[in-house]
Amino acid sequence: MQKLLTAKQMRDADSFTIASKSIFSADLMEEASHAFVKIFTEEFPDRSLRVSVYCGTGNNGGDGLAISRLLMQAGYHDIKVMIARFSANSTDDFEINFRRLREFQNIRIQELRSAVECGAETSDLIIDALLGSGLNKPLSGEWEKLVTWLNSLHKTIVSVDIPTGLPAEEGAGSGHAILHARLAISFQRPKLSFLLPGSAPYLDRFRVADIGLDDDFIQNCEGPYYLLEENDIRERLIHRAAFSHKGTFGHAMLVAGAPETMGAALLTSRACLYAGAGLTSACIPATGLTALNASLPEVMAVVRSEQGLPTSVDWEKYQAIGIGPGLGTGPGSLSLLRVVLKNFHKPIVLDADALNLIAHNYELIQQVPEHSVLTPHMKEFDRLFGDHQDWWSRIETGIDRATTLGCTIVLKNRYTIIFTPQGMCLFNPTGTPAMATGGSGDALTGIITSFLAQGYEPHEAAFIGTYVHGAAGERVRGYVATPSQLIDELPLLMKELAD
Ligand SMILES: NC(=O)C1=CN([C@@H]2O[C@H](COP(=O)(O)OP(=O)(O)OC[C@H]3O[C@@H](n4cnc5c(N)ncnc54)[C@H](OP(=O)(O)O)[C@@H]3O)[C@@H](O)[C@H]2O)[C@H](O)CC1
Ligand SMILES: [K+]
Repeated sequence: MQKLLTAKQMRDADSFTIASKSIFSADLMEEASHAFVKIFTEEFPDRSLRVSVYCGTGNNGGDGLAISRLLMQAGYHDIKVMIARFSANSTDDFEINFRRLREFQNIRIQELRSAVECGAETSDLIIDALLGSGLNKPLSGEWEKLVTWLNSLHKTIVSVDIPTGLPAEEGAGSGHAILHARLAISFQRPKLSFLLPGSAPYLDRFRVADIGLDDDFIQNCEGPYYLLEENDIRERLIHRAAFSHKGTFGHAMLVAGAPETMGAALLTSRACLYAGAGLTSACIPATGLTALNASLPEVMAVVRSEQGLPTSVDWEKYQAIGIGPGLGTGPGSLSLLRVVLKNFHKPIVLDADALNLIAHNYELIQQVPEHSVLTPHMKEFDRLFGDHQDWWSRIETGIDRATTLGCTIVLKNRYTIIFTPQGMCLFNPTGTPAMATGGSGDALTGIITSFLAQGYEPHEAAFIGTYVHGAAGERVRGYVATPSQLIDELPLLMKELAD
């Protein structure tokens, strides 16, 4: 997994690399600019594009100057450089690259003392090298005017490292001017803010350019933030050995559904089965029995009534229980949850209405078995742990609650965030907006419960489950990826990852 760094840690990695490789910082800037141009030429191969490069006078601006020179060398012949001289300060590497750029005969350079000096902007594409990770306050004055004007042009904007005005960590504060980039080409690692919903209005997409910073240094930096990678799943997913049998892969029970919401029980059970549990049982109301038997003949039923579970439940035979999808929050569901928590002492997966019930009866949290996995979406998370103004504070709460409760918390989103009892905070990269449809979460609960039953450590069940859930959704490739389609993709996807 990739360590994700704060802007300050990135600067430290920068200094360490310069010292350990005995190179000049201008060489690192040159490396970064080459890496940017490589991706830029893949994305925008048309050399006749009219490009305007807007530069500040810090190192982000220095990158912009080096990028302008390298683009000229790569054959882009219509380049205009605009330098925002809104401050008397400039960095040494900016000045080095300013001198280098001026040696080019046919490059147009305009220096701006104020935003109104910009004039008409006739370019096809704008490269934003105004401010980068050195941002230390919201934009105001001429910076704000310039960014507001650039946004009003509605042109394709490609940002160097990060859109100007977007903080690198805590996400965007509302009401401040921030450049809206079509693409950001970020150095070495994505910024943490890119992975939070607050960046959505300012960034359509990002790519990461390897600029040669010392990887060991980065991986060993202090801090809880990581990005899951495919390799993390390949390393963990166990190959199914010869002589395996259904008992090898555990028995999972899904406590889900109500007469009107049997779909949730069917989806979560099907996901559990397709993710490889040896045996899957669905604890459902009697009215759902026909639907279960007709659609999922492999899944066994534990029929519950208004009065609760049959007295004969043999709790020991289940390796994992997932509870919540479509359960409802009435008194019957509450007593069902109480019975499960009283009788089952291995880690469980709690989702949807099970979480809502705990939110309203918070003393129950004490009975949740240690190492259990909670899978809230944002609203369920806030119901459980209190309202939050922004995602950064949710991250702080997630880290705190996962460690104090000794549970794994899977906070579902575009980049689902997994908090482990050890204090790690992992972002899952897989998934697509096509999965934004009812039942996706039910599928995830079934998948994680399945991995738990198969014997994976609970936090690893959450890593693998979240990753394959998103990756299966990506494989559907349609405008919408229904949970059923996603579930169908699981066996082949997992085989490819395990082989
Ligand atoms: N390791 C790496 O990732 C590398 C990054 N590179 C590039 O460097 C920038 C970061 O450069 P830096 O010089 O630290 O900062 P900026 O260019 O982003 O900003 C310059 C100065 O602007 C001032 N500032 C900050 N916020 C504001 C604001 N809201 N309004 C006005 N001015 C602002 C601040 O100076 P002060 O004197 O005002 O404090 C900044 O210092 C990174 O993004 C990459 O593009 C390297 O090229 C390669 C290695
Ligand atoms: K920028």
